[in-house]
Amino acid sequence: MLCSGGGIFRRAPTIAARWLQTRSFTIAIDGPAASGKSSTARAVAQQLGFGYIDSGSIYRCATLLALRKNIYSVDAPPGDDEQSQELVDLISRANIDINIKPGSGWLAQSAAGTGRLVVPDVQVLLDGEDVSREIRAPEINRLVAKVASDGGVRDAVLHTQRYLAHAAETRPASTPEGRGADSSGTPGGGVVMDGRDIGTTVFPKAELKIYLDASAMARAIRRWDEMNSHMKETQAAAAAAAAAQKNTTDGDSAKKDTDQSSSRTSLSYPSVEDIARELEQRDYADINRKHSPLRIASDAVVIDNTNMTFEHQVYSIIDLARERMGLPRRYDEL
Ligand SMILES: Nc1ncnc2c1ncn2[C@@H]1O[C@H](COP(=O)(O)OP(=O)(O)O)[C@@H](O)[C@H]1O
Ligand SMILES: Nc1ccn([C@@H]2O[C@H](COP(=O)(O)OP(=O)(O)O)[C@@H](O)[C@H]2O)c(=O)n1
Repeated sequence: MLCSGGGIFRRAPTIAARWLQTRSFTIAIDGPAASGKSSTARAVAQQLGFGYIDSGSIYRCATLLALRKNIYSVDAPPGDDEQSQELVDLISRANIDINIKPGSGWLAQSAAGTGRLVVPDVQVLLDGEDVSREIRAPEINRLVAKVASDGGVRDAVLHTQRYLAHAAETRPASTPEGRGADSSGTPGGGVVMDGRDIGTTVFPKAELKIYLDASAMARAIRRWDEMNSHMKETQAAAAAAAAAQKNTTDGDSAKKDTDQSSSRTSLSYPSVEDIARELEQRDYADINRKHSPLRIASDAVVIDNTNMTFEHQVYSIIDLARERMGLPRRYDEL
């Protein structure tokens, strides 16, 4: 119908682009643990002015609920219907929110050195409580794949995922370019969601599906690096707090607190081998579970980023999205 008249025919690319700009565009990013899904998805969403949902956070919140209520344990036999139903009820009642923190995050560096790729921080709220840090704890890492293998839990989380995606489309991360930056200033109606089954189950009709992968060792080292920097930040914050306290109270006790805090952190700090083992176990559980296992969707674009810069992988995905929106590629030079 768009192409039926001569005038309309000439304007068709513009009309098509506008049409694509006003409807929702979904980017699904799946892949194994620590393959770069969430950092990439946040940067892509930020650049396109799309909303962002980290679906792993929802499973992590479900796991936190299970741990707090003592419902699930790593050793408990799978398939306990009562246990499952109790958790499903909790998830269904819970209020989970995932927000990009405006003005937050880090600037990605790369050989291309454009220096303009921001990876914003994400805040995860469970019934209004900020659980962003807590859901990344080792106890959660150990249990989350088991909780996520429960079919009832997955159905409950599916509702939350679709609800949050719908809300996020109208609440984009920010709008430096793309659809959010149009002349009317209208926010872009799009969303980027990352996880394990986004392209296969949650949004099987997503306009763009990416399967992000990297070698097991590269993933383990990157996660270790990430934990290392978090630990340093935590230690620096503890040292600063202790120094401030020293000025006002007994100096000796402040030093004792710092030392205790440092030794606690380093005691629980895993090696690269520990992390590699944990990632491998989680990947195995995610690939081999019955409900919505981790699979490469038949229409997904596979990107192995083992030897790729972060910036390159982000801009490759943005260009794929732009092509599918009827817009010209922009980053071929990178
Ligand atoms: N191409 C890349 N090169 C180097 N590090 C990367 C690359 N892509 C992502 N990373 C880093 O790998 C770590 C894990 O990425 P993350 O996005 O948390 O993975 P996932 O969401 O798949 O678990 C992060 O520190 C991220 O900055
Ligand atoms: N769409 C999704 C997302 C996460 N998950 C589960 O949630 C766990 C944590 O996901 P995550 O994305 O936070 O994990 P990382 O890759 O960040 O380590 C995964 O290991 C899966 O067991 C899932 O089953 N389906």
